Amino acid sequence: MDEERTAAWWGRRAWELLSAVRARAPLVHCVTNLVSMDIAANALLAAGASPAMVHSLREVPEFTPRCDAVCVNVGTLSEGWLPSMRAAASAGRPWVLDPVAAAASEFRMEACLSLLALRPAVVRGNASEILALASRSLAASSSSSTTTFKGADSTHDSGDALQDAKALARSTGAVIAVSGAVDYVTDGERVVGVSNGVAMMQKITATGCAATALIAAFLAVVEEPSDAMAAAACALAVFGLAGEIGMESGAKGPASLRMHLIDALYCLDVQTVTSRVKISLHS
Ligand SMILES: Nc1ncnc2c1ncn2[C@@H]1O[C@H](COP(=O)(O)OP(=O)(O)OP(=O)(O)O)[C@@H](O)[C@H]1O
Ligand SMILES: Cc1ncsc1CCO
Ligand SMILES: [Mg+2]
Repeated sequence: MDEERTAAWWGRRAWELLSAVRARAPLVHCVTNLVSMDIAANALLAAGASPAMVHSLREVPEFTPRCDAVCVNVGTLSEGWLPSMRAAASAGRPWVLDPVAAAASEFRMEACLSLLALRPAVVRGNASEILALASRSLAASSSSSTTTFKGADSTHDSGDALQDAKALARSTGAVIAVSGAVDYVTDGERVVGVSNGVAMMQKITATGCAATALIAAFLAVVEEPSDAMAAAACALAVFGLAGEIGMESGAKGPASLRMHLIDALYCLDVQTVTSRVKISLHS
């Protein structure tokens, strides 16, 4: 990463990308799980994007090419939805994969691996999901274990998945984002850490899914596909910052944090973003 990419540089970049989302209102096509639809659509709207939850295979080939970015999330996968996911991923738009509970079943893991082969720009998962995906995708080289499995929740810290995330990025060409107390974002060579967020965000279902949808919105406004790393890091920072401000705004628990987080995302201003985004190069 270039030397000039200081914390201040990242703060300005995050503001630039959030402002571009607000100005251009990218249409983000989400083929996402049933639990996440509401919070993902609301997070996209609050950030200034336009969400569309469309999953019929009758519509996807016609609809997705007209969208600015795509979010594919396997959280409530069923046989009927997988062809829609594959079609949306193949529509030629920049897209993000969320491998929710990748290790839940062989069907789900195979689905994730087949989606990975369709070259997402970014994969965002929690540490357990990235470890599971890497251990199957890189069977020979990975040393990870997924013996503790809690479905959509992580049983690992994000740092536990960092080496596998780098290896997965190198083998797939995707930027890999591992969420957690620190979100790590890597293209296989460089790693940035995003330290925004509050632990209470884990107690709201589908915050990770909403973060993935936001990454898709940020991907839609970057100038170059090679900026996928900046899109992922800045989206995660902005989302985490909204969580911090939500908590400071009087949230008493997960339900009120959900409300305050969405309000905070909507209200973010230049001063807050440039001074509070915490992204740094991880050595
Ligand atoms: N301990 C933590 N401290 C601060 N922020 C956190 C912490 N854990 C998670 N987050 C933030 O919460 C958001 C969701 O991340 P998480 O890792 O919980 O996703 P997930 O497990 O995929 O969630 P879900 O499957 O419910 O959508 C991210 O923005 C992340 O940065
Ligand atoms: C709880 C849950 N189950 C399938 S998807 C989902 C939302 C969090 O990923
Ligand atoms: Mg998740």
